[in-house]
Amino acid sequence: METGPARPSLAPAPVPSDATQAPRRPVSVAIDVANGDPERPLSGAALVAPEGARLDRRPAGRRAEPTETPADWVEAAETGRLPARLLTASATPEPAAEPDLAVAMPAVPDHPARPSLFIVQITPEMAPIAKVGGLADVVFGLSRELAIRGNHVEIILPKYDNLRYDHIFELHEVYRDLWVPWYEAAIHCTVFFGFVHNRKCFFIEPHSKDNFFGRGSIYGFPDDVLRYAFFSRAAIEFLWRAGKHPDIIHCHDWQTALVPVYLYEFYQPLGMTHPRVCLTIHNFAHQGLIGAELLRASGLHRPDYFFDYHRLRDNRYANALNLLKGGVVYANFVTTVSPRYAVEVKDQGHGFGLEPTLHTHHVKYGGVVNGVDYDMWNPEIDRQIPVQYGVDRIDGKYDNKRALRHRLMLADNEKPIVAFIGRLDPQKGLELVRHAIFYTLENRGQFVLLGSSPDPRINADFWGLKRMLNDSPDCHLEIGFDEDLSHLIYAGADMMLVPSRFEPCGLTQLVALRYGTIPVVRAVGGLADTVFDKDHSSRPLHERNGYVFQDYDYTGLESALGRALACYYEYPEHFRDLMKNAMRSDYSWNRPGQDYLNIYDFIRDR
Ligand SMILES: Nc1ncnc2c1ncn2[C@@H]1O[C@H](COP(=O)(O)OP(=O)(O)O[C@H]2O[C@H](CO)[C@@H](O)[C@H](O)[C@H]2O)[C@@H](O)[C@H]1O
Repeated sequence: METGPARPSLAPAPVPSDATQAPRRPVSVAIDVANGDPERPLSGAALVAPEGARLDRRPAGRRAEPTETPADWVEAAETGRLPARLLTASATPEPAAEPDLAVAMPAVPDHPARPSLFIVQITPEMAPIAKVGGLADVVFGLSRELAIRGNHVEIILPKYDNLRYDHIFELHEVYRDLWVPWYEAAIHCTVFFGFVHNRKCFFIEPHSKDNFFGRGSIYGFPDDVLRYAFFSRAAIEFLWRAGKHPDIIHCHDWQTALVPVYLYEFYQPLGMTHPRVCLTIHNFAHQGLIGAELLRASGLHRPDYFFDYHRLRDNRYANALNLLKGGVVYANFVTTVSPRYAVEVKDQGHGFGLEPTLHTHHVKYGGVVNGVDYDMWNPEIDRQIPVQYGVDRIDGKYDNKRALRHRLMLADNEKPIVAFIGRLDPQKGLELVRHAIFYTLENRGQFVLLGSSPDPRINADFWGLKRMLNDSPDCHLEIGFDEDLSHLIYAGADMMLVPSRFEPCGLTQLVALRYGTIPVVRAVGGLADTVFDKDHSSRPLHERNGYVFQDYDYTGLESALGRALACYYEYPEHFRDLMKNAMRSDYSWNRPGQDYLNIYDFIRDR
């Protein structure tokens, strides 16, 4: 039975002493040993792989790290334990029509005898009890996948006053007097436990005049960064006080990015040497910037040390600390939610200032495409739609289309329904969404939109649009958040539009695929990794599942949406084949669950 190398007694020092310091142990697995010269640019040609490994080619021109030696490369390959596919250093493909991002990986064999892990997810959101965006769905789906693979999974959340308590079972107090250090004193907290669809969840409730989580909504307050800096501290203080020593702490986004900082600065010296931290970044646009007050609040004194560019100091604003940057520096592994986005962020200017930090830490950085929870999002068993259907009984979809029209008072005609579901955020390509509404209506289609924004100006714009189109029998804009309605739209629409400016992964296209609703997407981030154009793709025909455009402009959008509408009318049998391809695409948590376990194994051994 393989148990892996012995655990080191202390976690590796997470902070490099200077920006150029390479890791002690190289983790690249794309290997060029033909020449044996570490200074020679890696050509991406001659690769030596461990048996059974599937490695991609190293991007041409990538230079070896100063401390990497051929022997190191061989060693890394021989261990065969590295999730190379997850490392962007080896994830850039040759320019190709489609980025499989070549995702060279994994060599990391499935471990039939992998010991079960104790994994704690620390998160600001989880569906369905506290959901603002896709992060909530990811925590919900990944937790279950890890649990059904035999691991013990617990989740720690803030006890918001607006949690969906109807989804929490057996909620009860489990830790009454948790005192969490804050400024020069401590805040008294109570910890509750409850089951959310069988997931084991702890909820932290602070009692202080700040009323951190009793404000009626999850985000949108001037002290948001302090609120989550506090939550992160409270979560790890709880683990410590409760004597929990998870193998892995998995945190999410800037809100919980301080967890590894606290772990290595405060709790490891106290003896909490066991856990390793994986940080998943769902969106680099939000990083949690704050001034020096954070240091006093959180107990991270020593401004010279923390206000340092190698630790928490923001790369762009010299007076700001950056929580997400701290997470990248201190976590044992950092993922983002698709390989393409991982590359875009690190190398193509989409890192919102974090590019140099990601370069410094590239050896512990990579992308894993999100999964979809097919227990929740599956037309064969979905009780929130009137008629269940599947790839072998696809006609049921048309009953849902009728039901959707009925619910939204749309005309019952021969037209296809194009839908958009999402946060009304500039990220989502709102100019193109707006244009698509008119384009669809002019081209014999119907349009349905479900979305909302915390920004009142954006909401007002869409309300204006809604009033303008109010009399159209072919258009309905629903401004608000409505999960029930979203199920019916996924089931009843023919096409799902995702014209994002940038998209770390995107869940709407993945859910749409499952419901046989053809995605029309822009080729960015996770959209490019998951949707393959019907007419212009290097993929085999049976893997093509949607329409893709490149340029963020009206012409680009029309090139894809126009083809989708034309196919619907002129080649209905082709459109139906495309629907079947879409429904057969597997974007369950199966593969990403395995990827995360590989990452966990990888960091546990270091
Ligand atoms: N008004 C509404 N009513 C009902 N349901 C609604 C809704 N608006 C959105 N939803 C639902 O919320 C989810 C949003 O998923 P996205 O991938 O768009 O996430 P988001 O951009 O928030 O998050 C970030 O994190 C996720 C997860 O990692 C990444 O996929 C994404 O690219 C990144 O921007 C979908 O399941 C959608 O159906």
